[in-house]
Amino acid sequence: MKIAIASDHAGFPLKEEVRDHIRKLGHEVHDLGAYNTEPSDYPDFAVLVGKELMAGTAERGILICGSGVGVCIAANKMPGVRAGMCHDTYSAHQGVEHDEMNVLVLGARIIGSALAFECVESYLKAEFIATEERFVRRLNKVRAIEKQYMPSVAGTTLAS
Ligand SMILES: O=C(CO)[C@H](O)[C@H](O)[C@H](O)COP(=O)(O)O
Repeated sequence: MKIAIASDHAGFPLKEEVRDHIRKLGHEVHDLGAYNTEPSDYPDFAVLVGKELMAGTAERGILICGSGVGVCIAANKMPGVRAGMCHDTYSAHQGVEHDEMNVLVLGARIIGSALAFECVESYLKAEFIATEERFVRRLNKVRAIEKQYMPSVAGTTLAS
């Protein structure tokens, strides 16, 4: 799978570990920064991952900041991005299965790398259950909110 990953300075150490881990699992990883712990701004990195999803150059995203909150807020401002902060493995797979989450968000100051790896693996193995009418109905309602309240991007969809 093609995965776009990014972090700010606070997420950088965990991002490096997660990136290497998912490469070892055989995924194609696009590392969009940050590339060091120099202070940086989380929205800049959320946008880079969102753009890859919108262009179809990545199928899934992973974003990491200090708590996870900042990048999650920023990423969810982009059309078609469904980012969720998950620090447990149940949420990490259920968010994909029920809600078609396409960006996993982690807080580097909250969890250690071992749990982060397990959350990432649960997320990457999961698939949206499109045969469940209730999940599709709810997802369509989310899309309708996006169209109604982001009128300037109405009609914009993910390429994939
Ligand atoms: O964790 C965050 C808030 O949810 C932000 O995304 C940043 O990572 C955090 O604010 C960085 O904090 P710092 O004091 O500037 O290192």
